[in-house]
Order: sequence, then C-alpha cells, then structure tokens
Amino acid sequence: MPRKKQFKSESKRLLDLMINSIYTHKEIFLRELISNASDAIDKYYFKHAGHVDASKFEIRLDPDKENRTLTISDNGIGMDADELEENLGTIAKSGSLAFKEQMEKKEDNTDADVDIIGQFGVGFYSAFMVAKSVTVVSKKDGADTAYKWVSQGDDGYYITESDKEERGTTIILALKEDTDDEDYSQYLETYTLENLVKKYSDYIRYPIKMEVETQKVKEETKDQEKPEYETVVEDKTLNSMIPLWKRQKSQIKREEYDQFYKDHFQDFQDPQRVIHFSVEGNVSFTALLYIPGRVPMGFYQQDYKKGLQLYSRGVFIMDHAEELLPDYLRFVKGLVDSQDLSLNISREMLQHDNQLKLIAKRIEKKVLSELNTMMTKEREEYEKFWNNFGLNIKFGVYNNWGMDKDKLENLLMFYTSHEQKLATLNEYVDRMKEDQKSIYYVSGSDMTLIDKMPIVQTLKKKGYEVIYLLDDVDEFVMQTLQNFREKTFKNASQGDLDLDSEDEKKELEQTTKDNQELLDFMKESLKDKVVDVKVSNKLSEDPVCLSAGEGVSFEMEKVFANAPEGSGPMGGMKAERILELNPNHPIFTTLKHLYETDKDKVKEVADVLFDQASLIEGFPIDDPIAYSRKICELLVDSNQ
Ligand SMILES: Nc1ncnc2c1ncn2[C@@H]1O[C@H](COP(=O)(O)OP(=O)(O)OP(=O)(O)O)[C@@H](O)[C@H]1O
Repeated sequence: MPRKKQFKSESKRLLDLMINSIYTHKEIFLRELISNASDAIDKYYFKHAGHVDASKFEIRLDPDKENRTLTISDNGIGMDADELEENLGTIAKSGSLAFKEQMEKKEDNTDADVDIIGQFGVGFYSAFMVAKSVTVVSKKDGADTAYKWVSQGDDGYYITESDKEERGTTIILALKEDTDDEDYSQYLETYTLENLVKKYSDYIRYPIKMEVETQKVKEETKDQEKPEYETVVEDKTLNSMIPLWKRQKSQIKREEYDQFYKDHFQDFQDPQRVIHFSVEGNVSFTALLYIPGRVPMGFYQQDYKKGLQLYSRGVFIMDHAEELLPDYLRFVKGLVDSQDLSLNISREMLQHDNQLKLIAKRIEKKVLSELNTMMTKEREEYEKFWNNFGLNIKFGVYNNWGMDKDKLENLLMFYTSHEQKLATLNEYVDRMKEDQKSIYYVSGSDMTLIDKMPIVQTLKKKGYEVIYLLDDVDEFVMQTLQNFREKTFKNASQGDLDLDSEDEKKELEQTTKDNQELLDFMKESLKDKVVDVKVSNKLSEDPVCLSAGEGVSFEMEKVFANAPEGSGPMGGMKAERILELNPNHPIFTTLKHLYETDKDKVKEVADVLFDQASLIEGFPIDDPIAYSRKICELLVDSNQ
C-alpha cells in the first residue's frame, strides 16, 4: 500500500470549503476541468511547435449512471508522478492563490466564503464540490509509465503507478449521493452536460465530445408513411469551438465576456470595461480588450508584463505582445486575432512588422476614444477608472518628452479647490474667471493641508480655482504640458502671481519702501536660508509663507530628495526660498517695533518665522529643539 501524502495546509482549507460548500453554482466544476484539459492540449501543441496532427485533439465526457461516475479525459500533455504531486497537492496557481488570499482576509466568515467562490477560477479542487472521490490517471507525453492520483478530499491523497495506453489525463469523479437540496445525479445526464458545455465552454478550441443517445429514423422505414424510430448512440461534439471574440457582439452576454476575462487574464474580479471590435481593410483583425476593474498585481513594478495575446485565425501565437500597446495603456488586457499575421512570427519580428504597427495604432485610437466617451457620458465610471489608472496616464503625458501629451491631456483629472472634487482641465478652464490668465496649481501630499495653505486661501478668496497636485509626478506633468487651451500653468507657490490691482500694487510698493531697512536686515540675518524677504499681498490670515524662486519648485525638491542617491544631475537639487510677510498681520507691527528697539530679537523672530513657513510648506526644520525653545522664550517674553 503506498504512503498517503498530506495536502499542504492552504490546499486543505480550500478543499474543506469545496467539500462543504453550499455554493449554488457547483456546476462550474465542469468548466474548470474542461479548461484545464484545453490548457493541457495547448501545452502539448506548443511543445511540438504545432507539428502534430491537430485533428486528433479532443476532450471527452463520459457519464456512467451505473457506477455513478463522470469521467473527463483529454489527450493533452499529461502529468508524471512529480507533476501530479506538485500540481494537485498544492495551491500555487493564479486563480486559486488569489482565492486563498481573499479567504484569509475573510477568515472564518463562511457566508462570505460562499459568496466569493463564484468570483474565481478555483480550478481542479472544484471537482470536490460534486465528487466524494476524485481519481486522476495521467500519462505524460513521451513517458512509458502512467500514474494515478486518488483522493477522497480528506487530508491526503495517494499516487501509484497505473495503466493507460494513450498520452493525456483522465479524471474520474465519483459523484456524491443526492440530498434533499442537491441533485448530483444530474451530472450523469447527457442533457445537463450538453447544456453546461454550451453555457460555459462553448468557445473552447478543441472538440468536447460525448456519446449521446438520439432518436433516428430506421433506414429501412424511411420511405414508409409512418417511419419507425430507433435509439442510436452517436459521438457528438458539444461545443461550437468558435472563440468568444469571433462570435457576434450582440449574441454575447456580459457574463460571458467577464468569465472569459477571469479565465484568461489572471484576475478574479470582473473587468470594468469590455471593448470588442473588428476592423476590415488594409489590415483585418478582431480585438477583445478589457480594462481591469482594479489595479493588476505588481502593476507599478518593473517586471509587470504589458501586452496583448496574439492569435492568428483563432490559433494562439504568443502572450504579452508588447508592441500592441503604448506604455500609457499598459493596463489594458486582452487579445488580438488577425488573419494577416503569420503563425511563425517571432517576438523579434514583431517590432518590425508593419501590419502589427497598423493594428497597434487602431487599438490605441479605439481605447482612447472609449475613455473619452466614458469621461463625457459616464462620469462615475470614468472616475473609478481614473482612481485605478490615472497615475499611469499621467506618466504617459510626462514620458518620452511629452510626445503623447496632446492625446492624453483631455483625459487628465485633478482634485481642485472647487468642492474638492476631481475636475478635468476643460472643466477648470470653462470655470475660469474672465480676467484669469493662468491655471493655478499647488502641490502637497494631502488635500486638507493644501486647502489650508495661505496662498490657496488667498486665491480662493479672490475667486480663483486652484488645482491640487497630490502625486509626485504631477508637477512634471504640468511642466510637460506648459499650457492648456492657451492658458499657462502656474505654480501658485512660486514666483509672483500678479494678482493685485494697480492700487494694491502701489500700496505694496509703498510698504516695501517704508520698511526696506527691516526687510534687508531680515534678509541678511536669514542669508543662509533665503534669497529674499519681502512683503506681499498673497497672505490673508497667516503672518508668513515661503515661495519658491523660478526654477526648481518645492514639490520637485521633495521628489528629488526622495530619489535614490546619485540619481543624475537633478538629485538633491533645492528650490530657492523667498520669505513673504503679511504687512497686515500684527506680527509685522511687532517686527517694526523690535527693529527700532531690539535688533537681536528681530533675528530670533525671523528665525522662528522662517521655521514656521517651512513647516507650512511641509519641510522639516533644521533644529526643532532650538525652534521650540525660541517659541517658549517668546511666549514668556510676551507675558512679562
Ligand atoms: N487535465 C490536465 N492535464 C494536465 N495538467 C493538468 C490538468 N489539470 C490540471 N493540470 C495541472 O494542474 C495544475 C493545477 O490546476 P488548477 O486547475 O488547480 O489550477 P490552474 O488551472 O493552473 O489555475 P487556474 O485555475 O487559476 O487557471 C495546472 O496548472 C496544470 O499544470
């Protein structure tokens, strides 16, 4: 007797769930097993680089009422003993793994468990939803020996040598006994099986065959007035084998699109958008594209693979054909099927293939037009999309020296001071005041903090809308765009905004003149920290703020500071700081007074004000201890 092997603990948990499942769609087990069989045939086909007799491929269903078994077999690549152990004893596969992760999040909440079964391709283990024992007999391509894997779905399984003539895998399900609630016997009915194949597996590329009883007119009676019928057993192909994307759009249900997506593109959530279209002409192709409903795992990591699957006349050529998608659409998943492509096309050839370039152009255009339509017609959906993939679009504007910015600028969205909601640049410009020359933006990491910034308060008070830049890349996007609908972008924390009326300007000039000595004194005393100290009308409530000189902005300085050391000429670059004082704030009166009576105190107050302004801008201060001591001293002074 062979030794019983234990399931890995995570497999055990998934198995328990399958066995005890009260999930109502147990029927999906068939789809999962057929999909594995089809994958196995694919693998065989590719291993032999297509030099095999494809007409022999088949997946077979064989219900046996007497023994209460349902057998699913294929002549795919098969598995040896190690593979049986590795593939069927552990959860390591995409769908199942994602499923497991969800399970862990919802620990011990069985209702939730049941809900999520439907979202995943849970694979092989789903067999245990309907079977009390599962036997897998498999013979690997090229091997002499076949092996058998048997499990009752309890804690373990056996693997032994076995007999099997042909290459491939046979899975025998010993169905559970019927209960009051559950009719397992239905999976022995050819009628049910036929319907399930039609429902879930119609597009599988290989024939799914089954022996089916049909009523036929007896040959010798066919000319009689009342012909006689007889029951004959016929081998019937149950699926149409037409790939989903080759079927008519109007005939495809959204669930079918979604299921196809989940089966093929390593996601367990429904896609947000399906784009299915065909093009005839210079180049002919069909594309089935999806915008995922969430950010794919590892999307922002270097090894994330973009690209679409490539098919030629329904035959799979390769995965992740990168050339079909520009980088800024790298989140798009899906496939392209074109009769104009050669089956033998290699990755190297793709780069130079003109047909492929034409296809890529059409795809880019189509996706962009879909996104634009979504933005104008389905705002909520678009915002959902934007929250998932907006960052990638922003990178698209900035990358390649802004080469694609014209295509993408209308898709951009930012939070703004207008109700703190997402707005497009068009919406911003449409709302601009008549005399407004620039599009104002301010950067920061948090919307509430930005909203409180002195310059934002002032701009809002004057009736200007401000764009809030929250991502590191945003300022670079603004620098790349430069302008939009002939309005220039202007960083409100940088340089002069020229917001004052003539009278206000004159008044400020006078204040500057009257206090020139004080300002020069402060500038001298802060000379290691600022390039200038000046009075300004920017401030309404607050006593001071920092603004950046032309060139590097504060936000860019922060980005550079976070970049890895030695990262090019920009690494460690700093913005010039200008300390701006509010001439209408009581602190300014105090400064004027101190300048007459106690110049050393002016220096101390200048230091404190500079530190305060730095904090408001989100910069750390050089010496927090000295800062806090000075504040205390000043508080004590003011009380004496
Ligand atoms: N009929 C089969 N022929 C050959 N190998 C198979 C067959 N069925 C399953 N396998 C192997 O067992 C592995 C596990 O199957 P399982 O259905 O659990 O996951 P999967 O199909 O890889 O992933 P997913 O269900 O997420 O698509 C497969 O990856 C495959 O290597």
